[in-house]
Amino acid sequence: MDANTFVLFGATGDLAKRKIYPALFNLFLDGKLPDVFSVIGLGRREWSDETFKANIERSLHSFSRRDASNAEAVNQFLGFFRYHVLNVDRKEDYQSLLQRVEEGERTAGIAPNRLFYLSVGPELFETIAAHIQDSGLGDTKGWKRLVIEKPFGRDLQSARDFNAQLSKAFTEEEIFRIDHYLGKPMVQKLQLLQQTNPVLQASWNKRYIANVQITASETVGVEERAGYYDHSGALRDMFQNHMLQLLMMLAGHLPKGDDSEQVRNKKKHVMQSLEPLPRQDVATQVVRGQYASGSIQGKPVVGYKDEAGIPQDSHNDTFIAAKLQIEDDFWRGIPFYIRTGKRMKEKATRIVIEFREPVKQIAAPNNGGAPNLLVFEISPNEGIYLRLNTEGEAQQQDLTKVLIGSHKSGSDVPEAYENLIYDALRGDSSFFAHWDEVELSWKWVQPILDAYAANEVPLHAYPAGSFGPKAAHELLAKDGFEWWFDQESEAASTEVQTVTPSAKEALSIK
Ligand SMILES: NC(=O)C1=CN([C@@H]2O[C@H](COP(=O)(O)OP(=O)(O)OC[C@H]3O[C@@H](n4cnc5c(N)ncnc54)[C@H](OP(=O)(O)O)[C@@H]3O)[C@@H](O)[C@H]2O)C=CC1
Ligand SMILES: O=C1O[C@H](COP(=O)(O)O)[C@@H](O)[C@H](O)[C@H]1O
Repeated sequence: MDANTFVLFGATGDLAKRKIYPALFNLFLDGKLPDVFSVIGLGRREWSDETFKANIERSLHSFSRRDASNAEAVNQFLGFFRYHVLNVDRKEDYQSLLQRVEEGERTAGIAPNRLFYLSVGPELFETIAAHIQDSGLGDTKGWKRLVIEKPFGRDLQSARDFNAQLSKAFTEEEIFRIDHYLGKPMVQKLQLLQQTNPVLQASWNKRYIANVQITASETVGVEERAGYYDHSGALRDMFQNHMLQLLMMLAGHLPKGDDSEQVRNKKKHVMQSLEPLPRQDVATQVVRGQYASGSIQGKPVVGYKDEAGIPQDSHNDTFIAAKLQIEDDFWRGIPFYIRTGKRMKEKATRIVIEFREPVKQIAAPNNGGAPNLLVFEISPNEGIYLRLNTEGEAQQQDLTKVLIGSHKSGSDVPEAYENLIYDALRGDSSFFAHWDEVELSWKWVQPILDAYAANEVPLHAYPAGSFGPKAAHELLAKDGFEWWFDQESEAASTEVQTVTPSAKEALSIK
């Protein structure tokens, strides 16, 4: 990996503390940082290098998935960091930053490769990108890269404007747009699993697949983010980016190997093949919801409108379910159902592939049986399961869930940010959102934004702690389907029938 300087805007902020320092620390423990490396943290706060390092150390103790009690390792890690006061609007601050970066490159013998990570609000991105350019920071003999966090715009037009501004200072190849769902290990493995396992390949076609369900449910509510969330909602916050990226990763027939250009083309193909959703159809294909009061894991919680900072008349969406169709030869006729929401019954991101009726009849010809399912548990736990008919009269609860890969609980799974920062340091953009994907996603979503804004779509209340509004269940019921796992308790859904070690090895997917 190339030696480089990691220039972190927003080094005093929440994301840096909760995600970026712990991710860098875990990469360090895994020997995945460059041997010659330096991090310059930036913020307006008048911190010294020592205060900065003390804050980083605290963040490791609070948020690192691996133990940070080895003082020697922690001190060695902290040796990479320095702090520089910078206000993004002050041109002269970039000049002093440039001097500091160049001085570090000279004294530590670091090649002039510079990664600029913008962990600040998106309203600052354009200013920063322009100053990186005009200060000479971006004028380097080595490489330069820009890592940015979502949101990438708030509708199609603003996303285009925003991208046009960034493109003045950085080429598309230099821009790494983080969508942290793309950093989740199971998401990164989705295609490899399918390509390397004949069992999956054999059934992975429209002869056998009846429908695909993608769910990201959260138990948390709006938390302290009312100001942001009430202007975003589930559609902008989760659906336009994370959920559509999951769809692209699942449906995209990605190539073997890590040719990022090809990966992006395949994902783009999915978005280009999505049947457009005309505004007049939004009300029948999309369910909009907002949580009311209820209880989460036995504790009463208030409804969305009673959350701190949310106006009583808010029409904001905290839940969305939608039906999508991919119009290509492979997926034509197979509906995709996608839903995401806050204050739902369980925290789980999973993809369920439901197999067709004929399999059901073969399995239990006399009583109907129940369809086989292939389940990808993405987070917080990770695993792949097959649901098979093992009882005569199979109902949802009678299906046996067979673990076919390894099951990992949250703390064993590398954080998405570890994978993504590692890839950005290596210059591999396979698991970052390309502009084409972002633009096509906004294009598909725009009629929904318009229909919501004109209040053409009912806003269904759902009790906190439920699986969302009834209308989301009717969306599938009209096609003769149902959302899988909604009837099960959390405990039941994690209860697995693990196959014997030898059989497990035979089925094991690495
Ligand atoms: N927190 C999270 O979990 C997630 C955050 N994000 C995104 O990450 C980005 C950062 O979010 P988060 O860390 O939560 O935000 P915070 O508000 O916690 O931090 C903002 C950071 O920006 C710095 N900053 C603000 N204004 C200026 C300025 N004028 N000049 C220099 N620095 C400035 C602050 O430093 P100082 O106060 O010292 O000036 C601080 O370090 C946002 O784009 C957010 O949408 C995305 C996903 C999750
Ligand atoms: O980007 C976001 O994601 C989180 C959910 O992420 P997960 O990894 O915990 O599934 C969500 O809570 C947040 O609102 C959104 O901005």
